[in-house]
Amino acid sequence: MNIALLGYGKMGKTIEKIAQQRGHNIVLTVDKDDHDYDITKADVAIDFSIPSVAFNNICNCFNNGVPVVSGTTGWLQDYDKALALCKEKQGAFIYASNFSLGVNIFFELNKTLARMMSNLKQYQVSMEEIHHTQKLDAPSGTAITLANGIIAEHSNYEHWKLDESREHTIPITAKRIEDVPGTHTITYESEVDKITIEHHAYNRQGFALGAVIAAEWLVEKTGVFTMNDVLNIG
Ligand SMILES: NC(=O)C1=CN([C@@H]2O[C@H](COP(=O)(O)OP(=O)(O)OC[C@H]3O[C@@H](n4cnc5c(N)ncnc54)[C@H](O)[C@@H]3O)[C@@H](O)[C@H]2O)C=CC1
Ligand SMILES: O=C(O)C1=N[C@H](C(=O)O)C[C@H](O)C1
Repeated sequence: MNIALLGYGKMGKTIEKIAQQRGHNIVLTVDKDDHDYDITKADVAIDFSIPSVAFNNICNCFNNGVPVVSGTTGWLQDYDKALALCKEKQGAFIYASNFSLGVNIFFELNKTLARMMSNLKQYQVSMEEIHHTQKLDAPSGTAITLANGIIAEHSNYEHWKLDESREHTIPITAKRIEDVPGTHTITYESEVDKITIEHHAYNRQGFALGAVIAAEWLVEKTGVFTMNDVLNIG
């Protein structure tokens, strides 16, 4: 498979290694100073760039008939517009706030736990995410997906909010510590005990492998998909 990497930073470089190990060719790498490039030489594009450019990168793929996998977080205000263009151009698209197998299992565990806790009003939920200091967005995309999972399953929660505790609101704390690839912790606390579930990434390889597997899965398809489709879970 011929792959274009849109964003050649920490994730782009990790994806390159894993894609090559799986027998793929990186035919194009695009970073901040690359403007004139031919995306059509790729069978599929993988976007791990920055929040302010991801939507344009994705639209460029749809406009040129190239399937696209995006892991960039912090651009979801434009997600519905991306879906509309994908439909209009009969494109192929997968976005995931987190491509790792472990986190996608954690997403399901989170929803199951929220469903079980829904009638137990003595427990208050809170969330913490920890990432490296170069991260541009907060809270993380993964934390937002987790919060939306709780909101969908728990009758007491309707919103999430960074650094703020309010009624019917999940408080999220975002910490930035050098070199942390990504840790997400959900806690339900009562006056007598607490229940905690946590996903701790040791490095970026799980995210990168998931993105390459998603690209392999997407390449001959048309439509909008999620990692639940790719991994057949959920
Ligand atoms: N969904 C997932 O599984 C994961 C998502 N991420 C997300 O992926 C994104 C990238 O993460 P990292 O690689 O760690 O960041 P990074 O900062 O190391 O890399 C981003 C790269 O994008 C480049 N860039 C800037 N403008 C560009 C443009 N117009 N076109 C293409 N590239 C451009 C930057 O120069 C930089 O090299 C972030 O939004 C992060 O939150 C990160 C890890 C896993
Ligand atoms: O910026 C990162 O590094 C990560 N970003 C994603 C997010 O915002 O959830 C996924 C992962 O946690 C690493």
